[in-house]
Amino acid sequence: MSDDAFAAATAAIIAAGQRMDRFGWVPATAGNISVRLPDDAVAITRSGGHKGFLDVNGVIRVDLDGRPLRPGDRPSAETGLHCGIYRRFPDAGAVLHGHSVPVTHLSRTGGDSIRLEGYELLKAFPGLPTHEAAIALPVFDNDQDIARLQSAVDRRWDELGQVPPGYLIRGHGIYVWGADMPAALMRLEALEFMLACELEKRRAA
Ligand SMILES: CSCCC(=O)C(=O)COP(=O)(O)O
Ligand SMILES: [Zn+2]
Repeated sequence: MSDDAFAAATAAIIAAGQRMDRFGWVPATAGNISVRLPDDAVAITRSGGHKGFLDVNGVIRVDLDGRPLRPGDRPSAETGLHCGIYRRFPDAGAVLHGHSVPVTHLSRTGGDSIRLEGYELLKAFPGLPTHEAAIALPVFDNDQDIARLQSAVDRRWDELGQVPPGYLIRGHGIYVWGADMPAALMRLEALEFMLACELEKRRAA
């Protein structure tokens, strides 16, 4: 496996963690970040560290089933959700998970999806040429059993005709992915902006 690809992925993950931290999306040790590597491998954050202060030792390699390539390494506790995205979406090159205030609050207000409509920023997503479009972000009940949670996510993808740009886990956080790290960050920023607006709207109502 190419060390260059792993080094580039590690640099992208460290920079993404710093950016997410600047926005307050990875408090304490929350969040995790990954990049797809050649040969069915994934570079992912180690479990338990602060994602705003990552260094090269904070990123390790796993296979597409989430098994560490180096025995003894402890990848993110949510590695199974990252691998689920890479297995389901061959175009996914990077995955981001954060715990922002809007995501955490809105995901707790009930319902199995959050509708976003009328936002100019919807045009940030492929296939949405106008602000008149709408998306429904799925919300899954939180589960400490990550394999069971991933099964619930897979079941929803099987039911849905069109896959949304991300999903929420109730009282927990958000998952987004993109073709590469810039694309994943752009999706996350667009969703976080619109969810922050939704939170303001509900506060004002
Ligand atoms: C203190 S956050 C609880 C775990 C979590 O939800 C998370 O995103 C971070 O877990 P990791 O194992 O990836 O550090
Ligand atoms: Zn989490």
